[in-house]
Amino acid sequence: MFTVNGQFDHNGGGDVYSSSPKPILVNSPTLSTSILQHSDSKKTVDSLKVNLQSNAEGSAELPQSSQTNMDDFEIKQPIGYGSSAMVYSAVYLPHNKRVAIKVIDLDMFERNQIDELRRETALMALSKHPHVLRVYGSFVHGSKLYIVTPYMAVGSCLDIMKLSFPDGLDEISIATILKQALEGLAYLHKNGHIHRDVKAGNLLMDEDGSVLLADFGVSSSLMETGERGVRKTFVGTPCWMAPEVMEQADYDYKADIWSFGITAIELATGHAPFAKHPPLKVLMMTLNNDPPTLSRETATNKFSRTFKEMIDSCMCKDPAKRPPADKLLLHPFFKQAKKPEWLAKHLIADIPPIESRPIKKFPQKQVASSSTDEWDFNDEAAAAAAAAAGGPSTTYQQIPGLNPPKRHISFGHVVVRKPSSSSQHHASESWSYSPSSFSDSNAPLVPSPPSMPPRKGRALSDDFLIEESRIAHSKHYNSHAGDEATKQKGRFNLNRDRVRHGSLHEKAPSVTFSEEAGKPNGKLLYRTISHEDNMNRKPRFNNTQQQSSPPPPAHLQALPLSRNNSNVSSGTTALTREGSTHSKGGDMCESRKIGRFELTNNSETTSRQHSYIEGSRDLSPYSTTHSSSSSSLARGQRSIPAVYNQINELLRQNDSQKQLLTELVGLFDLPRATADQTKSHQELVTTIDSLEQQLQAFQRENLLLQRENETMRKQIDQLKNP
Ligand SMILES: Nc1ncnc2c1ncn2[C@@H]1O[C@H](COP(=O)(O)OP(=O)(O)OP(=O)(O)O)[C@@H](O)[C@H]1O
Repeated sequence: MFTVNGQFDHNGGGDVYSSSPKPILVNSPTLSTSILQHSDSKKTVDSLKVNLQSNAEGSAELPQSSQTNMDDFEIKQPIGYGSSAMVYSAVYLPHNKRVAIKVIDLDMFERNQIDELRRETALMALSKHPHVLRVYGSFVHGSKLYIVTPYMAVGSCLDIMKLSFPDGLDEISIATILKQALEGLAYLHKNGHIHRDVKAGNLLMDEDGSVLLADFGVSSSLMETGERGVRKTFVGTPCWMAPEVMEQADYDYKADIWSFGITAIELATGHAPFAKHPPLKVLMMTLNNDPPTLSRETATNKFSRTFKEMIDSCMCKDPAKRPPADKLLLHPFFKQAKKPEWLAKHLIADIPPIESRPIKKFPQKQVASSSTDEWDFNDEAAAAAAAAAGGPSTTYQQIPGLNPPKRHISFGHVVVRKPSSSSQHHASESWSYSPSSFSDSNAPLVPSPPSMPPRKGRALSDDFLIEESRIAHSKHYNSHAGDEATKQKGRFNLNRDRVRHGSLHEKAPSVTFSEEAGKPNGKLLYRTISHEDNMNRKPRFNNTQQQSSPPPPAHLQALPLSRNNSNVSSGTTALTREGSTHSKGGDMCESRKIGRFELTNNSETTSRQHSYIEGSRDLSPYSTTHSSSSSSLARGQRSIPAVYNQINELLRQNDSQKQLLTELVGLFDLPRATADQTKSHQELVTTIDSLEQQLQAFQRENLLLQRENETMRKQIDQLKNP
């Protein structure tokens, strides 16, 4: 049994879980061994103990002797999930206190990412502001990190909109929400931190209407870089991401102001601008288009000019022109903000608390857990089963072997590397933090350690769907650079150029996500994450995997994209008929592998058609100059209706293929490239030209086929009326 010394404190009106100033008591052999094995982390843990000790000594809030362990928690149902975590409602039994526990599977992280998580959690624990979600405490067992936070009964502002206001909120509510969030943001900025993931999904609301800025998952200490105030790492969620972050230029806390403006639009309309577009397009639109703005009249709401102006001030592409958070708070827009209770009364009065909402569905795509942890939290099914049975809430001890999903792999979700064995060791370390000893909102946060590990990256990827099964089956997919599974996993290097070129011109997975191979200009970018909307959004085209191509769009799946049954392929034709005797194929093969649009055959159809061709070639006395499988339909082998059917089928295929090509060409209708994208743009144009040529070639062939069909029809007529 794993035990962490820690205390909950009720002084000062709030429950505070903190780790003990005493050495952390670890009864798990794995954990203690791992700490001993890794002197670095031992050092970190020790230094944390020292910090905690000094905090504890300086704080009259902390009781000195109670011991807390996981038995003290009753885990209730899942209340949310993010890109890298499941969030559960729980009760801290000794004080019958409702809490939220975020469970993060450390197996998903590399060692340096775990260090980073450690710092982020420490930061969260140290943050003390009425509008910043604090962390009561955290601890690790096995490969899971448990972060205990206050329970926010209403959930996120995104939840609120999804439940009751899909088209957005009214202006007073927005002002009231945003003012609180901005106060939290100003506090973070003042203390040298960029949040980097400001969005409605990270604004949590309590039943009294108070709004807290949550999820420091990507927040970072400006001090970590050594150049205070400037960062270069590429993180954020695409729709909310500032252009300078996308460009991987130096950026500072003003990036949060951009995201804040996007969040304002999100609250006003129910979704972020460009939310319906795939990430790559979002990036291009954000970089190339005018900044998004607020439409003052929506289907459900009218907004003031002041509101629009406030948003526009945040949405300057030049970060220097955006106001800092404390100045923004003075904007007249916020004058209309009410007290939090107003929200409780007018906005959320009819919204059921999280616990009485239907249990949130996990995303469809999950990675099977291979964990052999001896205990774990329940998963949704277990929670649902318990709820259905009307029994008491399950505790982790009651559901051994059931793990929360490792991660949700689809667009917008975490894509991280499988940790090496060493990182797994470290994942088992025990570490915990106490809340800060500072009690006022101006107290400085403790600077993070100087090293700057890769950040928890937020999406810069294309509309790639990563098939989790590949990852699940690729336990060691990250161990070798050339490993097939690694390729299949399609790790994303979030370098913008690589995304651009890779997605369009590389045969290999268009974007890699490898630490070693994927350092764009020395910057390391790890994962793709997006907001919940994206969870449900299927990309139009999946990422081309090297080893296994994604299926074509559903409506085309039944269609062989290679017309094996044709011998009439034009020389440069794109959709090479593999059975074609005249097809050059070379160009075509190239074209086929361009980008994500791998025009592959349905193998079943192919083989069927092949055998049909083989069988018919010798027999057909009806071959025309441009003989095709249709023309080589063996007389006598097929009834006349069958011949007609075949002809119709061919014509249908022609139309569908034409449509596909038109779609493909349309897909490349991307925004105009800027100067620095000229090369890519030219390549894009070349690709489009090539596709257009292919389309023309195909149309020519279609014409030939039609003529051929006509000839056949005449032949059939002659047969019928000899
Ligand atoms: N303290 C809390 N109290 C109540 N609900 C919470 C709490 N923390 C999180 N949630 C719920 O769980 C959801 C997931 O939270 P989490 O912070 O893991 O992910 P996220 O911020 O939405 O996603 P991501 O990590 O991808 O940005 C939230 O949207 C919210 O609905």
